[in-house]
Amino acid sequence: MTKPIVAIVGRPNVGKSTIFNRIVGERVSIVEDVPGVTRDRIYSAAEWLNHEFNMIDTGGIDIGDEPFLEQIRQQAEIAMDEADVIIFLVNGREGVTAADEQVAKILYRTKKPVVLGVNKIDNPDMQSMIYDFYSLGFGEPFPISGSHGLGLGDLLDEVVRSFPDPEEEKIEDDVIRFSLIGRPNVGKSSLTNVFLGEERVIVSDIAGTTRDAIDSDFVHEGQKYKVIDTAGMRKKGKVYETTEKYSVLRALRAIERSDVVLVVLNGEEGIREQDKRIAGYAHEAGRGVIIVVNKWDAVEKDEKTMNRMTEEIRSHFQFLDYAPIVFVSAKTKQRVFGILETVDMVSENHALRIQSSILNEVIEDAVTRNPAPSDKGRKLRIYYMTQVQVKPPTFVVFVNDPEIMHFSYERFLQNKLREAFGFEGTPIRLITRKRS
Ligand SMILES: Nc1nc2c(ncn2[C@@H]2O[C@H](COP(=O)(O)OP(=O)(O)OP(=O)(O)O)[C@@H](O)[C@H]2O)c(=O)[nH]1
Ligand SMILES: Nc1nc2c(ncn2[C@@H]2O[C@H](COP(=O)(O)OP(=O)(O)OP(=O)(O)O)[C@@H](O)[C@H]2O)c(=O)[nH]1
Repeated sequence: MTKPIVAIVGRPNVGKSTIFNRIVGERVSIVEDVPGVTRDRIYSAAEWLNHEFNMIDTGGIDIGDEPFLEQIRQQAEIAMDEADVIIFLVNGREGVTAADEQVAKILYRTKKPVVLGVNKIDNPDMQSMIYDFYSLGFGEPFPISGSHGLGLGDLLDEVVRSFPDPEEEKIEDDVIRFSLIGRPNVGKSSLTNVFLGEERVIVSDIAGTTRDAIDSDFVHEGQKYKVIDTAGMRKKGKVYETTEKYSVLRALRAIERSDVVLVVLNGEEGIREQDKRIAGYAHEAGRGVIIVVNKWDAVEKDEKTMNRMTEEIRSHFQFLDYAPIVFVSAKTKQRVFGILETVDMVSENHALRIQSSILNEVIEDAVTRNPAPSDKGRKLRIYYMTQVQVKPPTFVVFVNDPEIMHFSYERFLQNKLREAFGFEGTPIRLITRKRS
């Protein structure tokens, strides 16, 4: 399930960064085992009353040397495009300013919920200063103080109440959802067009639902697919859409909503640093991953070229050792529909559930043949393993002492799982717990 996204909008100096840090910093618990290194600064995980959400730092998206009002306008646009709930922040000490009214005017166009936060209300005596802000037209203003951490609870209650109903984005079980990500010009749109057919048989523009995404549905050999956030179909032309950060943000959102991600490389140009970063997002998000080498028609080849390219990919993308690699050409359509067979296979593995009894037979056997090495005289005992989740398959292994579970032994167990059950194309996760 995808987490709701919250953005803060407001003119400079009202305290957006302060509030952002408060909200992100006040999360009660950190979700386990989700490496989020590459996500920081764009998405920051937050939590309030058991509701997990992501905060986008629109201020972190560089929109160039635009004049000040233009900057605010674009940040508001990004928020309206990307967020599910917008916090409109104003400065309670200065009253309603012309710039606040400008921001409000932009926000009137959105159908998304806007929660009005009046910041810098540092003590209860100042409460009466919030009434002016009713005139902005966003209902009840919430008095808060970023520097003192006051009033944030009430504001966040309102934010959480405004989250879209998860039922709204219906996930149909029989549809495989995938996205294509990659550097500009690698051929994402061209591949999508091959899938959809020149006529774009069925195009569903689900704008109007709260998520504003553009997805396309198609059927191939009886299987239903949804291409998420179809590349090349978005109206382009806004300044921020050409920025690197924004394209990462878009890719992250597409990944979030996919079961399987196609990481598209340009066979003609080979592997670039940016390719690795992009692939890293898909891996970290725990989605099924397929590496698609496009433009294979344009590559001068002999019988070894494919092997060489495969080796190169394996050495550059070691974290994706589970991902199948396919060589295609959107131009000649060679093997493009073969991608879908691989998508089917990966999607099945991504959702694979292994019975505990079978799982434990495999683990017992592995542990008998290759017992865990002792660590400082302590011996690791593996008691039991159980699968706690799919998409991606996630296993908990119960041991006597998690501290002496070594990385390499974890890796060994993972490899045994892969040997026994396949899991081609999907990451798997292993969590070590003390048996109580
Ligand atoms: N008195 C008071 N000052 C605050 C409060 N919250 C933020 N400030 C101060 O207001 C100033 C601006 O805060 P920021 O969080 O940087 O504001 P911003 O909206 O992110 O500013 P830009 O990055 O310029 O858009 C800083 O000096 C903060 O210390 C508050 O609740 N009360
Ligand atoms: N030779 C060859 N050219 C291709 C192939 N696929 C795409 N191209 C060309 O590569 C260019 C970029 O293709 P797009 O499909 O627009 O690439 P994209 O990844 O969607 O690009 P962005 O929308 O900028 O992210 C176009 O000129 C295509 O005609 C291919 O398989 N072989």
